[in-house]
Amino acid sequence: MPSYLDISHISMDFPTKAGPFRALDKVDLKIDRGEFISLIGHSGCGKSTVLNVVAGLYQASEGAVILESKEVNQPGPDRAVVFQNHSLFPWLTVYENVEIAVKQVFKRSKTKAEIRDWVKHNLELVHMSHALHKYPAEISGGMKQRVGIARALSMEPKVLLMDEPFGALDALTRAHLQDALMDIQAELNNTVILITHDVDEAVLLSDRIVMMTNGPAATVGDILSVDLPRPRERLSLADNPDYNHYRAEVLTFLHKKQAKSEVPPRQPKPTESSSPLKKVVG
Ligand SMILES: Nc1ncnc2c1ncn2[C@@H]1O[C@H](COP(=O)(O)OP(=O)(O)OP(=O)(O)O)[C@@H](O)[C@H]1O
Repeated sequence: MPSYLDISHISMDFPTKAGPFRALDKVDLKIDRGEFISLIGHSGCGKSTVLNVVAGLYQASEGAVILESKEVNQPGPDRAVVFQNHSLFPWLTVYENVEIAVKQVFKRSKTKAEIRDWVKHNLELVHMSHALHKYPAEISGGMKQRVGIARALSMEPKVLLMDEPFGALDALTRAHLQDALMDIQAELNNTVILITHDVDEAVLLSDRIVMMTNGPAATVGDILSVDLPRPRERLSLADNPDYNHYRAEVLTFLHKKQAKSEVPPRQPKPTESSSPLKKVVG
């Protein structure tokens, strides 16, 4: 049976002034419906590039992304992206920021009342019902990320793509949002790809952790299945030998097998015209 999401041997060559730069080389990953996958690897190895190809923002040089038997080659609401820095419209309220996405997807299939209920429901999921009429400038960074997650969820995407969604937050807010995400996940069973640099976050949240080799020509180095029962509770996991084993596996991969010193300097970003970035969404 074909997998739900098939990232099939994708390679990515970026045009640069010095010639093509191979960022990814034959990244191959099959993801089941409802799976929570983390991508981890050293800075610059190509995690965002993988995500951008799945989002349809980048076109892979080789290989294909197949979602439910259909090739993906442009952005669409079936793959919602949550970025590290929230991407809310500053002139719209919290409610309106979610409403705009809901209207984009459900304008024809939901009535006005249904749209209103759906917007409110998604903001309830992330505990933001108290701030429906506030503007982004009036809420904290963690709250903005919650709204971004609500907006992504409200589109009922087939795949939720998260590029270091909690990276800019303090440790406590981050922990709260991780817990919120696990609760939402338990309820909705989304298919999620999360990029993170945080080993604890990866082990806590994931069904599988995909560890990428260093670039250039990065690829999947190892995949770790995290067989910890759910619901997961961060405090009790701290003393759980299995949790610590998974943690150690990822740390060993990152620090021994893929030591940072092996990483060559980053390649320069190309000029806008040569970028494969097709369209910025979110
Ligand atoms: N548009 C581009 N043109 C040229 N090179 C690029 C472009 N985008 C990314 N790269 C290069 O491709 C490689 C992978 O970049 P990418 O941003 O995917 O890494 P990453 O693992 O997400 O990094 P980080 O963890 O620091 O966010 C890097 O060497 C980067 O410099």
